[in-house]
Amino acid sequence: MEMVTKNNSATFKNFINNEWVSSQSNEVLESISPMNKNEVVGYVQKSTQEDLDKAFKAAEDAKSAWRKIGQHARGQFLFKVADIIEQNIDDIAETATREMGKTLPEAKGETARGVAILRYYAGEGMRKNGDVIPASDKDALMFTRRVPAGVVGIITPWNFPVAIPIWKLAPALVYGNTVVFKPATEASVTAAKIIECFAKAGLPKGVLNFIVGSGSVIGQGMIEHSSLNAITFTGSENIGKSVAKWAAESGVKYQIEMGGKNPVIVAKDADLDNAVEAVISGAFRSTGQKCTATSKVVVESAIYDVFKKKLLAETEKITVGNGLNDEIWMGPCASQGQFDTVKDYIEIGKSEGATLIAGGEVLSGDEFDNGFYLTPAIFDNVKADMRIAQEEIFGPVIALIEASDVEEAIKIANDTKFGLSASIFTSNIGSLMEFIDEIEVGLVRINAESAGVELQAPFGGMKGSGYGSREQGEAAQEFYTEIKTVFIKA
Ligand SMILES: NC(=O)C1=CN([C@@H]2O[C@H](COP(=O)(O)OP(=O)(O)OC[C@H]3O[C@@H](n4cnc5c(N)ncnc54)[C@H](OP(=O)(O)O)[C@@H]3O)[C@@H](O)[C@H]2O)C=CC1
Ligand SMILES: O=C(O)CCC(=O)C(=O)O
Repeated sequence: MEMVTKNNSATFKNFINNEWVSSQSNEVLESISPMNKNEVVGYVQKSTQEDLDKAFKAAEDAKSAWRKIGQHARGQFLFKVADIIEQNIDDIAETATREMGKTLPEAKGETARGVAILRYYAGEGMRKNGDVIPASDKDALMFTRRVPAGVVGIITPWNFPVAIPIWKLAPALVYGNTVVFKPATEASVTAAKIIECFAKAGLPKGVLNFIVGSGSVIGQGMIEHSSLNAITFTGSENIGKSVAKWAAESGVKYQIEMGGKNPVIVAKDADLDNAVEAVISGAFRSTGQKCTATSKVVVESAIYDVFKKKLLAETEKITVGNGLNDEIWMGPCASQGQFDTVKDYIEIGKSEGATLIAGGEVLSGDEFDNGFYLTPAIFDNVKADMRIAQEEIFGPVIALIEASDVEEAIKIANDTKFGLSASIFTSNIGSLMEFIDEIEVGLVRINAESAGVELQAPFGGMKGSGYGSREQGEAAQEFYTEIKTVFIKA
């Protein structure tokens, strides 16, 4: 399905009704590497409304047969997809690194996680899809049956180019939905490689349709499409809110996962070495481009200086560069847009009166000049109401804030419109119990970093971090199915 064109880069087609097809526009978009903006990772289709209509028609036509094939048989397809992705793990991971910049070990870990997610949902094929509930009439049988939502639209971001598409596709398919999937343009070559694995597993025609194109045409066109029954979105706050608004107006089910401003509290009784390691990993892995990334660190006054010293010492050891090289720990920002945003926030932090005590420098010289590289940044003297302590930066930037005690630290941690993930480092059971009670987030982490999710557990946030039911684990069933309550009188 791929052809080699200019610059020896391949062109990837859309996958509609089980055929690899070019867009009606006859135009392609290029996906470039953030490690070197002159390197084209691949060309993808610049799709049109007409292409989108074909994708929806295919999904609509396939709906009934896919539902009737049964949950068990659908699960078996996912086992096959998992095996095929596992066989192609090196190629997929390397593509992800070249396309969005995270290091190769991270990309491999993410692809392996994709395989595990597929196997989890393949197993769902053999688990219950309803409950028997006692009826008030002793001669009646009452039960629920979960049925597919219908045609599901999937819109994904670029920051987890493998795991996020899979944690939406796998439950959508096993619970009997057909799909129209639009990946982030900046991660569309990686997405195409994943779809190739689904295609090789021999899914029936029209069950999974893959279409690449701009957010404003294909994303927006998807939300407005009359055949859409449910939409799941992960991405920015602005677009997420607009997707939710459109969906609510047209009576379409929606699940929206947006950003975070994830705090880590370090209490005076914490194991400081563990806390430092977790803060570095949570804040700087994937160049800080995770919705669960650590971005403000609230430290009790009694240990503020010693923690800061240890954090600075470890941050200095971080190697930045091309994530395909073994010795590199942190890659570039994923795009020019992300790079510019992070640079802007570094300036905003300084102008607000915070002190930049590490990093935040753009790297230059041969291997860096054409990439989006900067060093991991730490701000000291941050006040809780500064923009760098309130807004999602989505880059390798830590705001350090001092608190007099755990109670004040929790107040500062909660002082944000977001509510995705939060951690506390403490050995005091009273502090950790208070944290569990008081913290306003969907993912509560004790003595563990703010990022990193378990595929078998519910994932999602409170407050401005998302709308709709949770993703992953068995919670995903809530979004991808409707419930029929059946009452049978003998
Ligand atoms: N929660 C998370 O995991 C993520 C959060 N973010 C946050 O968002 C910021 C900006 O990132 P960005 O990539 O621009 O995020 P976007 O929200 O723009 O992109 C996410 C997805 O939505 C699509 N999209 C764009 N416009 C529309 C539209 N009008 N209707 C429907 N879909 C649309 C995009 O397509 P296309 O790629 O073609 O534009 C992409 O597939 C980041 O700095 C970060 O703060 C970003 C990524 C992930
Ligand atoms: O922390 C993780 O592993 C997942 C993060 C995530 O879902 C995201 O950044 O979109």
